Amino acid sequence: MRDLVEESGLVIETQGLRISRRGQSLLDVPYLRLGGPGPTVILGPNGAGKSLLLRCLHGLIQADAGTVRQNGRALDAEERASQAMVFQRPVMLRRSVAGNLDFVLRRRGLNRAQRQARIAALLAEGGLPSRARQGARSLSVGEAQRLAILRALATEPEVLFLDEPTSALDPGATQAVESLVLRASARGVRIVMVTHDIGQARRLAADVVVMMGGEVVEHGPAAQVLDDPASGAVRRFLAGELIF
Ligand SMILES: Nc1ncnc2c1ncn2[C@@H]1O[C@H](COP(=O)(O)OP(=O)(O)OP(=O)(O)O)[C@@H](O)[C@H]1O
Repeated sequence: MRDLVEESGLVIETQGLRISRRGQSLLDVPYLRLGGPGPTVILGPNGAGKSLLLRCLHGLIQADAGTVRQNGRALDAEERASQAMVFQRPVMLRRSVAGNLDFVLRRRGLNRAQRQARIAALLAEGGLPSRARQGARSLSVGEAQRLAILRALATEPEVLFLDEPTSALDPGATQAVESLVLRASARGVRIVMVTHDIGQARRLAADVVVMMGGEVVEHGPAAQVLDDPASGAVRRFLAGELIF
């Protein structure tokens, strides 16, 4: 079991996060600290607030109240530049596969030779070398998701947020994405991933955050949360009961 005590360095901490709309609470997380070395998986049923929390952690949306800090610093432009995010349905630029990666690398100021070397390495990493010249929008959904992750990794992020990246994928394509994510994690990229796939949480997570009704109902080492949850509602969710 990977343990939360084994800190890797990067810590994301939130305090008093709250979002409500039309009098309804959508997110209410008094405190959360993500600091372990391996992937954090945020699990929960539809509408639990997983995406809202992820977007707050990435600074894409501003909560009505509360703070997000990374290594003790507020999420300013510099901290945000150390983060990348991959969405459930990534949008590809109307360019080739290599062109999508080149776009990111050019913005990072790499020269032509550096970009070519990095593109080749990234395509090899994602199992896409044969697709380099293909239009990115003609990729299969599984290939497109791998490219989206490679494009995020091209920014050399310290933190990679993934919002249900495999929800539209079959088992083979899911496995390809999961191994890409695990390799990035092993190289030190801090992974925070939303899923409602409990099997995926078992395969990937070092620690698991379970959300329901906009609240974090449980957070701890994966084995503890998945095999011996403290909350009855989490136990029922993990047992496959329909939770509303
Ligand atoms: N901009 C918004 N305005 C009003 N309600 C919103 C807004 N964004 C999200 N919500 C609501 O907040 C709740 C949480 O949404 P969120 O997308 O975070 O859930 P989720 O756990 O990621 O669910 P799913 O697994 O279905 O993606 C939902 O009820 C959603 O309708």
